[in-house]
Order: sequence, then C-alpha cells, then structure tokens
Amino acid sequence: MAEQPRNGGSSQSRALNGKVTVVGAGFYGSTTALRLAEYDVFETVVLTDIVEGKPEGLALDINQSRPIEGFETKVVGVGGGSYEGTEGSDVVVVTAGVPRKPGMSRMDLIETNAGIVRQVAENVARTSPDAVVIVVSNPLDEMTALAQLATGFPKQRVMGQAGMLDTARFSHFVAEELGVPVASVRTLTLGSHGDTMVPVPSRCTVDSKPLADVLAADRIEDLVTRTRNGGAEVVALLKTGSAYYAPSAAAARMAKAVIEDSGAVMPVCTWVDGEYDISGVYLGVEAEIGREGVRRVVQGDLTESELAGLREAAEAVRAKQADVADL
Ligand SMILES: NC(=O)C1=CN([C@@H]2O[C@H](COP(=O)(O)OP(=O)(O)OC[C@H]3O[C@@H](n4cnc5c(N)ncnc54)[C@H](O)[C@@H]3O)[C@@H](O)[C@H]2O)C=CC1
Ligand SMILES: CC(=O)C(=O)O
Repeated sequence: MAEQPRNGGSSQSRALNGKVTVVGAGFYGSTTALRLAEYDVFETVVLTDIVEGKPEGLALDINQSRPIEGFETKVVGVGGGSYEGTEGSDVVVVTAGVPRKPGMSRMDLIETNAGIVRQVAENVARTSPDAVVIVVSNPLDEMTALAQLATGFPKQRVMGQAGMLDTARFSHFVAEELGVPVASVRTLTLGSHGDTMVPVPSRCTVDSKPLADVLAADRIEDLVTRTRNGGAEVVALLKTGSAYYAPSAAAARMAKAVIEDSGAVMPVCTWVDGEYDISGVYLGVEAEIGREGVRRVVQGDLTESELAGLREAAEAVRAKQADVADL
C-alpha cells in the first residue's frame, strides 16, 4: 500500500485563519515559513525577498510537501522586493538582514541591517497597517526599536525574538549536562540578545526541583556563559551564516501565539514601561502574547544580582536604541 500523507488523506480540512508574511527568504526566513506552514494554522504564509525567484521557488517547494506532511496552509513567494500579496497580513516576521561572520558581534551588523529594517518596516506599515510585527534581524534589541519607530505602530504590536531562543539553548545545555529529557527542564533568559543577556538560574527547574539543588554552582555558571555565547558557538562551527533551526522555531511559536490569541507567556523583546523599575526601553522580559501582540509584561521574581543584570542590560540597550533613529 502506498505511504499515506500525515492526515491520512482526509478531505476534511481544519479551519485556517489569517495571513503571515515572512520578509527575507534566507535561512531564517525560509525555515520559519516552513514551520509556519506545517503548523497548519494560517491560511496563507507569504515569503518575500529582494531576490527574484528565490521566494517563489521556496514557496513552490514547500507547497509540494503538503500532500506528504498533510497541511493545507498555502505558501506564496514574492520576489524582487515586491509586497504584492502581503497586504493585510495579521503577522509579519522580519528576517531581512545580513547574518554575522565568525568573529563578528551582532552589533557589527547595525548599520547595514538598520537600512534594511527601516525600508522593510516602512513597506509593512504601508501594506499591513494592522499587523503584529515580530523582528528577528540583528542586533535584535536595536532593530526591534527601529522597526517600531519606522512603522509608527503601537509599541505592543512590535516585538523581537530572542528570549525564546536563548532560553531554549539554556534548557538544551542543562538537559545535556544532567542527561535528562529536555521536557523536564525549565529555564529562563531575559535582558538583551547580546553581551548583556541575563540567564536566570533562580527561575530554572529540573523535574520541578530548583536547578541549584541538582547542579553545582560552578557548572551552572559554565552553562550560563555557554548560553550567552550560544549564537557565536554556532557561527564558529558553521563558518558561514548563523543559526536558523532553533531561531525559526522560536519566531514561528510567537507568530502562532499571536494568531491563536493564546495568551502564552514567553520571553520576548518588548517595550518595558515600569516593570522591574525599568522604563522606556525595548528589552527581553516575559510577556503574555495575544492577537494584539504583547498583552502585558509579566514580572517574575529575580535575585538581586539577576535584577542588577537586567537593569544593566536595560541601560546598555537604551543607549544604542537612542541612536537607531539616526541610522
Ligand atoms: N534574533 C535572533 O535570535 C536571530 C537573529 N538572526 C538574524 O536574522 C537575520 C537573517 O539571518 P539569515 O536568514 O540566516 O540570513 P540570510 O543571509 O540567509 O538571509 C537574509 C535574507 O534577507 C534578504 N534581504 C536583504 N535585504 C532585504 C530587503 N530589503 N527586503 C527583503 N529581504 C531582504 C536577503 O536577500 C536574504 O535572502 C540576520 O540579521 C541574523 O543575524 C539569526 C538568528 C537568530
Ligand atoms: C544569530 C543569532 O543571533 C543567534 O544565533 O543567537
């Protein structure tokens, strides 16, 4: 008997809802589009790029996997920098921009990517004025602030993806270290997607036990450092380009939480206005995500040193975010 598609070939389709546009059909954008299509939640995933042919080809390729994987979401590719077909998107994921090379910091990308993100944001504001925007281009905290300025959207409708990824890396490292299922591990990272990232060991558990009860302090510190350098570790191994499997999983989950209005609480880069006594800055904190973007920032307990780290991160990114308006 021939292999059946995942849905068993049923002609009954589930209710699909809304449109998500992924800007940038590189490694991050194309894997995000694939994950979003495979969720089978959105009606349409639009993949766009300045390059002609690549998004169209990737869309055709993903669509041809529909009978095998059993999803009904359709992917549309739009090249040449056009936004035709993206109009009225509910969610836009901005992956356009250059990735870093070995030895570069995310901040080394700021001038090049600011020009790209500004141009993309202006097009998004014109074509999808009600969208929730999820920025991933680096340097993340600064590009998120720039996208909000350039779209003019309310701050809760523009957020950045970093904390989900950094948290996932931390969880993976803890699970590997202890030889336990990743599902038994809960971790958290806050702060910036850069040197002032704040992994939060006091909020980490393994099978509901505090991490400090199951792992020695010096090993926890090693994993904190490895998490802070998680992106650079992959860049050094790849030699060209940066990570995209874990990053795309993180961005796709955020987009899904928006369209499903799920209220999921996740670490994201969002506008902080008073929480932790920090104000007026885009920063990595936990937030409840729904159809309107960030419903609210969720303030959790932190130790004194973790709180000091978060405030330090806020000051570091505030200074850079103040400059992005001029880029
Ligand atoms: N926030 C995070 O956690 C992470 C962020 N990143 C960042 O995501 C960005 C993309 O990474 P990759 O996909 O690996 O790079 P890539 O080089 O594979 O793809 C970037 C794509 O953007 C396109 N592009 C450039 N200018 C554009 C414009 N004006 N409009 C539309 N498309 C445009 C390029 O043609 C290219 O296809 C980088 O800035 C990278 O640093 C990557 C991983 C994690
Ligand atoms: C590229 C990047 O930001 C990361 O992998 O963390």
